[in-house]
Amino acid sequence: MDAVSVLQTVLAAIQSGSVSFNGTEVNTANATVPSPTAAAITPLSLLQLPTLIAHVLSLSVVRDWLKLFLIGGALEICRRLLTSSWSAIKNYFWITVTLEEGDDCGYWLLYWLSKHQVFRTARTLDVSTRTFRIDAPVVSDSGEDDTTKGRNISFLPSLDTTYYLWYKYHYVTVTRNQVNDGPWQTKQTLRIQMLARNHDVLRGLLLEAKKHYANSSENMISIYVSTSDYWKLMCTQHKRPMKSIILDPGMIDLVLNDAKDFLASKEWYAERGIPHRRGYLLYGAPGAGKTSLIHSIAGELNLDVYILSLTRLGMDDSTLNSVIAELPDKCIVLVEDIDAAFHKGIKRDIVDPEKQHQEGPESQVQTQQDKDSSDSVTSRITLSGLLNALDGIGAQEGRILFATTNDYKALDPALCRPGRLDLHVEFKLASKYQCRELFRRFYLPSGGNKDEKDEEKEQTGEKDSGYSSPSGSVSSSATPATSPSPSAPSSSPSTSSSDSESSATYVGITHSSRGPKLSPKKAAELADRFAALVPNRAFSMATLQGYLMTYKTRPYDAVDDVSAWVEKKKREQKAGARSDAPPSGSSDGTSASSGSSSAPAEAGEEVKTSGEDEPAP
Ligand SMILES: Nc1ncnc2c1ncn2[C@@H]1O[C@H](COP(=O)(O)OP(=O)(O)OP(=O)(O)O)[C@@H](O)[C@H]1O
Repeated sequence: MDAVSVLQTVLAAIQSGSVSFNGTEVNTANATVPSPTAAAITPLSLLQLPTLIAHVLSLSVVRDWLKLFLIGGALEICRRLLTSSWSAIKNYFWITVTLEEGDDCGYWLLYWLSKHQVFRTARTLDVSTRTFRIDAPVVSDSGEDDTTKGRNISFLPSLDTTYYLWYKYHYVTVTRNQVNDGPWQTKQTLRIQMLARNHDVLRGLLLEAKKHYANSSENMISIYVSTSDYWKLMCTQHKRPMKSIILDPGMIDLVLNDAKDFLASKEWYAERGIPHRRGYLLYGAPGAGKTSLIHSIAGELNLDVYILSLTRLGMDDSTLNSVIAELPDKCIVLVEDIDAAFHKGIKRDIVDPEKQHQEGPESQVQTQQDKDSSDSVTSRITLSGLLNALDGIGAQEGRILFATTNDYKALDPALCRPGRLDLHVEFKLASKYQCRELFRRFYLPSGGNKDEKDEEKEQTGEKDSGYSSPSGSVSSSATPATSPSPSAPSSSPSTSSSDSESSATYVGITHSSRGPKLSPKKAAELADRFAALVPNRAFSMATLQGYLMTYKTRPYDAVDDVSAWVEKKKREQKAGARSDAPPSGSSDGTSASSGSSSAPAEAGEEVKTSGEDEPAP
């Protein structure tokens, strides 16, 4: 019996009210209206079911479909088995890692890859001028020396392309992908697969990439800034040489040695159960070198700087805690103007610090009140939130905190206590020693080598005009005939001694080649004269540096004109214009916050420069 005849039999039986299968009759006359009870399977229909199935199976078309179904199923099972065993084999023999490009490790690897041989012959590439946050020459594909200034070109793996390379006899594939990271964001990832059984080779690859990167960024430090929930790399900067910072003798060594000692004594802290953290408070006159010193110390200790902005929009106690917890193990955390968090608004962004310094405490109070009434930006960080973040349970160990302020008195004693800010260092206006050293280092040629011609000149007592030929030697012929006197060259864009006072035009961009090569002896001699003419603790180092910048190539003029400049500054001071002069009542020129009486109670160890006395060089 075929399918059509079965169907016809069934239809006919339904019409007549009974169905007959193999001689057994089934009555369906009363089953026209299905109801829940009628639809229930009767014992009779159960008896008939095997027969029905046997009938259906006896149909050839059903058998053919069934065969197809079984064969398809078997094939699918085989496919799945093969796929899973292939991935099991791959898992067994291959190591796969995925890195985010924004992550430090991703940067190292991308930098390493950008220098790899495979990218010199690859057919599909991304060309980029990325600096990888470092100033090193990246890939020079052509093999030619590119002496042109500007950005280097680097070749990077293209997106969604897989590259094959060998690393220490291990087969490696590299794929750069772009994946969705939130509704409107994408992020780039780097997937590395390596044919290796254990992780040693992979670790070796990552360490090699890190070493490459570290070697190239040897002279750089990375600066991170806090956003409301993570640390964002702001820039990388060249390390500032420690010798470029001029402070009174012993000050640099004190802070630097203390920080070195701290980093080396992790176990000592652990044994005594003391949290491995150290805080420094640098306070005092603006432009005295607080930030510069921190920059140099970071370079010296090879630590990155994390700038914590307490007044940033969106920063509150909980976000402060979370960004502090995100800090790496060893780093420098810098909180500039820590007092600003406790004022309403950001005072120093609006008020000129030098003017404020000169105008005295009363005007500072007044200005602050003005600001308070007008500013709408407020810090949402509470004192207890800050204290907890600095030394609470979630505070990172191994970090060095540097806080700076110009307003020592504004700080809460709880913030200044040892354990939070352990060492307090006062920065004053420039001493005679600093003036002398600033001048000497400013004009000493790089390397400090004595030039023969200069030596000759020194002996003949010839006054250096401040101009030299492009080769660097001083030559009066290099000064055009229009120059009326050796000290007043007119061929340069520089101003004469008299107008240099009124104009702050910076002199020339090629000053290093045009500047005189003073011998160390001559430089020291001029520096002594300069220091003798500048009053002790009257100007900040930044102001003095600004003055010397207007005499970049004219050290002699700088000495000759300094008295007039000092007089002018004093007159300005009297007239109430901006100057570095200390507030009235402070005879030695120390900052308003100096003096132990004004220091917050229970302050940490305090270090001060000696008041009026000029320190011995
Ligand atoms: N002691 C110093 N030695 C060398 N350079 C200095 C010194 N002090 C200041 N300068 C120069 O002055 C400029 C400003 O210095 P810096 O920013 O370090 O001062 P600061 O004390 O942090 O000022 P502020 O309190 O206003 O932030 C820098 O260019 C720096 O080179």
